[in-house]
Amino acid sequence: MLTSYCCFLRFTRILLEEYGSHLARLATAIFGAMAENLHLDPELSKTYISESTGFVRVYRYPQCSMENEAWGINVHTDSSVLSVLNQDQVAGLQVLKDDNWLQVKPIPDTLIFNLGDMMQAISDDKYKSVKHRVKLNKEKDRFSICYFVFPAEGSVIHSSKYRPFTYSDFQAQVQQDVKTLGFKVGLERFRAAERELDFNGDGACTNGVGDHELIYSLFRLFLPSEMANGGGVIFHEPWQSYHAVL
Ligand SMILES: O=C(O)CCC(=O)C(=O)O
Ligand SMILES: [Fe+2]
Repeated sequence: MLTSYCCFLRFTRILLEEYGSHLARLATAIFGAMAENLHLDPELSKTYISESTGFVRVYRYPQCSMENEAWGINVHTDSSVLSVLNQDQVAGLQVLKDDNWLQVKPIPDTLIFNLGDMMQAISDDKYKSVKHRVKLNKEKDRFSICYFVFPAEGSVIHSSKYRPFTYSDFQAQVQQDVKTLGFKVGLERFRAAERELDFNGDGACTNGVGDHELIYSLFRLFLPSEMANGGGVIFHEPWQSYHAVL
């Protein structure tokens, strides 16, 4: 029993690693085109996306009869540069555009690229980090596989709209806000113009909690040595979570 579980984990890991390496290539190519379009300094823009930071998550959103009251993931923005979503044919993903929530209709064999907070900063707000959420389906479970990629470790983001910061600064601030305020404030914390900010009002990003099950989380795809030190594969099942290092 344990052996077949371990085989399954190993096999899943190999598949997801390969999947992640293809997505890394795609995301880098798309980012390269966007950076060129934005006339970013090529040397600097190379540090704004790093395949070594990429990770893959697999979600299961349980079917829920109270469709209108239940959210798989509440409204949030991703902290990434780019997020690439691969969703099954069960609808649920919604994005906010001009104050309207739009359904992202599943199209077979299609990937969805979401722009994250880092992309917004890098582009001087020309591109917006998309607000999105996931609605639970009345009849079916929904599965998605998501790839997220970030700037290189220590790379300083220079933007006319924000003060210089690294992704680690951003992440630390998000963690602190979630702990103290209960939600992610996000990029507003790094706005260039110093002003008194009150984050207890409306419009803040949430930290994306909701009723979803993170069934597989493969961290830092390309750093096997870190996996051995506590990275690896985390399986979450209802009320339990397993942590297996392969
Ligand atoms: O499952 C999805 O389609 C979206 C997941 C998502 O928004 C996230 O993990 O940040
Ligand atoms: Fe997201």
